[in-house]
Formats: sequence, C-alpha cells, structure tokens
Amino acid sequence: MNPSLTIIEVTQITPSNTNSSESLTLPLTFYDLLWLKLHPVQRVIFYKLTDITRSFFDSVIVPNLKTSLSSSLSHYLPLAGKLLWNTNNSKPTIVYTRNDTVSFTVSETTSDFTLLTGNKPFSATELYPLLPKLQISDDSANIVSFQATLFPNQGFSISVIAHHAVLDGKTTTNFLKLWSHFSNNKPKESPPLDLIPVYDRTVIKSPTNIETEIINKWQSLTKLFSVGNKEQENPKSLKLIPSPEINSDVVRFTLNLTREDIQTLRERVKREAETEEEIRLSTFVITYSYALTNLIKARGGDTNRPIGFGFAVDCRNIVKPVIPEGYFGNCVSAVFKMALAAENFMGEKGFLVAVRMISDLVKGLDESVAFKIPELLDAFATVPLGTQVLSVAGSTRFGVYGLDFGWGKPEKVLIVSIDQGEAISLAESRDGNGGVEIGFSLKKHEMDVLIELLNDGLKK
Ligand SMILES: CC(C)(COP(=O)(O)OP(=O)(O)OC[C@H]1O[C@@H](n2cnc3c(N)ncnc32)[C@H](O)[C@@H]1OP(=O)(O)O)[C@@H](O)C(=O)NCCC(=O)NCCSC(=O)CC(=O)O
Repeated sequence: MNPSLTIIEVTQITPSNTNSSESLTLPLTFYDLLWLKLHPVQRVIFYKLTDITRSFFDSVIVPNLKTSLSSSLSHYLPLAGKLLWNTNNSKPTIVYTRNDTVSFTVSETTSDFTLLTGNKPFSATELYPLLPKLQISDDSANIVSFQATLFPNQGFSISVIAHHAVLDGKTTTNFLKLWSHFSNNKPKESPPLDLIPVYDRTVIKSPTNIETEIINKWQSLTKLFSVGNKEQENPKSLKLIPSPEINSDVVRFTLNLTREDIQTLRERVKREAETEEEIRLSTFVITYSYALTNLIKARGGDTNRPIGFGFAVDCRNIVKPVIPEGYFGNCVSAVFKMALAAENFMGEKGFLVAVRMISDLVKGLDESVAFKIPELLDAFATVPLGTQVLSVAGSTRFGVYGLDFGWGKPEKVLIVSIDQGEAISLAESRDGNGGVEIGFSLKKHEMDVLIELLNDGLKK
C-alpha cells in the first residue's frame, strides 16, 4: 500500500515578544541576486523515537516546536516577512513587520521511517509530502516555511523550505541551530552569540553596478527560459525558473564515506599522481571528485559528451574585510568549469583528473570569486544542450547533525532539492568522526550502476 500523509493543522507562527506593526526593510545584496530565480532549498531532518505516539506528538513535541520557533523568529524577523518586488524598484526588497508570521504545517504519515533514513535507495517522490510549500507570485514571495511530521512509533521529521535569494546554507542552518537551542530545554540560557544574526549590509562591499548587471542578466535568462510561456515574460517577476517534475523512477541514495575511506582515496591520489605537485587533498576535494567521476561513469554514453561542474564557495572568510559568521543573507558565490569531455573522467585516471581540477579551483580562490557572479549567469545561459552539469548543495561545515531539538541528534538529514538538477548534497557524517555523507538522486538504473562504482572504487 502506498504511504499516505494527513495534514493535522496548518498554523501561522508569530515571532515572540513583538507587538508593533512598524514595517522594516532589508535590501538584497548582489550575493542574494545570484539566486533570485533559482529553486528554493528543501531540507528534511529525521528524529528517531520508537515510542512516539500521536498524543505525545500533539501534546509535547508540537507545542514545544511552536514556542521555540516563535522565540527564534524574534531574532530572525525577516524570515517571517516577504520578498516584494514593486515594479517601480530596480530590485526586490525584504519587507517585514513584527506581526508577520511563518507557516508551520503539522502532519502524520504512514511512510516507512527506516526506509527514508536508511542506506538503501528509495523513491525520491516519498519525500515530497513531508515538505512545506513556499508561496511565490510575480510581486511577492514567502521566505521560509516549516513542517513537522509524525511517523507513529518510528519518529518525526522537521522540514524547511528556504528562498535562496534571501538566505544561504549558513544562514538557514544558523537559524535551525537557534530554533533547536530554544527547543532543547535551554530557553533560559542565552543563545550562542554566533547564532544571533548580523543584519548590517555595510559589511558587504559591492563593486559599482554589479547589482544592475545581475538583474539585467536575469532578465535575459528569464526571456530565454520563457520562450512560449507568456506567464514567465514579466522582467520584474519573482517567479522562479520552472523546475522539472520528479519522475517516479528517480531514487535517492546516501553514501557514508568514513574518514578512513577518505584517507584511502587520498593515498590513491598520491600514488597515482607520481609527481611532487602540490595537490589540495581536503575532505571536500576528495569527496566531490569521487562523487563526480562516478556520476559521469554511471551515465556512460558517448565519451565526447559535454560535462560541466561547479560548486558553491562561502565568501565570508575570503573577501576583505571578512564578513561575520552570523551575517544574515547570502554570502556564497560559485566556481564552474564547463565544456569538458566525459572521457577525461571515464578512464582509469579519471579520479585523479577530477582531483587536480577541483584542487586547482579551490587553490585559485580569492575575493574575485565574489565579483564574478555576473559571469556565472552568462555561463548558465550558454551551457550546450545535453551537458551533464554537476554541482553541490549543503556543506560538511554546517554541523546539521548537531541539531538536537530535545530528542537527540538527527537520524538523518537530507537535502531534497538536489532532485531539481544534477547536484549532490554534502553533510558531515552523523558520528562526527570526520566522514562525509553524500546524497545522490538519480534514475534507478543509473543509481544501480553508481552504487556499484562507489563501492568498487573504495577497494582499489
Ligand atoms: C570552497 C570550499 C568548498 C573548499 O573546500 P576546502 O577545500 O577548504 O575543503 P573543506 O571544506 O573540506 O575544508 C578543508 C579543511 O578545513 C577545515 N575547515 C575549515 N573551516 C571549517 C569550518 N568552518 N567548519 C568545518 N571545517 C572547517 C575542514 O575540517 C577541512 O579539513 P580536512 O580537509 O583535513 O578534513 C569551502 O571552502 C567552502 O566554501 N565550503 C562551504 C560551501 C557552502 O557554503 N555551500 C553551501 C551553499 S548554499 C546551499 O547549498 C544551500 C543550503 O545549503 O541551504
């Protein structure tokens, strides 16, 4: 029998300790504008609680999550507001009042918790009922919404959808950490200072005209993506670039690379490189290179077919002066390499080739990566049809397995929105021993090949 989901309630949560309707605004910066029309980020965090009943969920867990959500929102007021685009303005603005609310859905599912949190592939469509929605129209967009779902006698999940033009992974996870702090019976303890958001936009140094340049690029891209679709033609619309429907044959799989596995792969690079060159063998370089080469091999096909890849870069510590860790908003750019041929990665030395390329990209990072955002949008517009473009969501630096809302550490944290492209997701390993969890989402037949390649590659 197919699992079913019942909505128990959809409530609106107001930030605590606030009762003024004074309207406040926060401008988007050029970092935010990069993500203006890209899909939101969806995370599901699973908590295992085998004795959980509907009555405990309704009387203890949900009230506690609501109260603590309200307390954390009082520090993150813009999250309850809206992104608005008044056509008289050149760019959208975040507008919020102290009486705004966020949507919090409470539901119950018959889904198999063990399947969704386990290490075997399962249908990607199983995760969608657990996700809240984000309302987005031409001139107005919600910023976040949340859902808590009961799996009776198995556990519960907390899920979040976040508008990427307002917050990046660092800000989202900082908010979740503050929420879990208030939920985890610590409301009396003052929250850690690094989780209190910094709204000062003057910490962002913007090159002249970069915002206009990015907005103009988005307008051209919108035209490109809206051929034959009148609805998408409004150049000042907040509507996102349409995402493809997820097919029922798409499955998800999480690979746990242990610290030892990463070390084995590091040693392999040193052996195969046979030179004294200085290769950056960071956990990220090794992990992404491993995922990338195996994804390309798993697709197979023509060795000349085009490949592109990229990854997000947190600019907080790269630009000068550095930007505070608690800065609210986006502070990520990205680097991409396009027009590569699949054969580079398909041979015996494919992994080494990927490591060298990704290592060079990381070694070359300096503050110019932030200022190249308009170029990224150009690259996006000119990707040849049929290119396998690989990218990364999340990071091993966010500490998502530390999100204890009072019922222990998560059993699993998944980024669902990787289903929207050819991205992988990254998180630190649950046991905190220096390993990495890589999330994959692929058609079933390709995933079967990928899993075999991932397992075999660790034996070499
Ligand atoms: C550009 C990079 C990917 C390059 O990575 P690196 O080569 O430095 O590799 P790395 O991240 O493994 O770090 C290298 C070493 O530094 C240590 N290290 C340094 N700073 C750290 C930090 N703040 N937290 C944890 N570890 C840290 C690591 O333990 C690691 O050690 P060792 O190597 O010995 O193990 C990274 O610097 C970066 O910017 N990561 C964050 C990207 C990001 O924000 N993505 C999310 C985008 S938003 C998004 O996707 C949406 C969302 O998430 O909601």
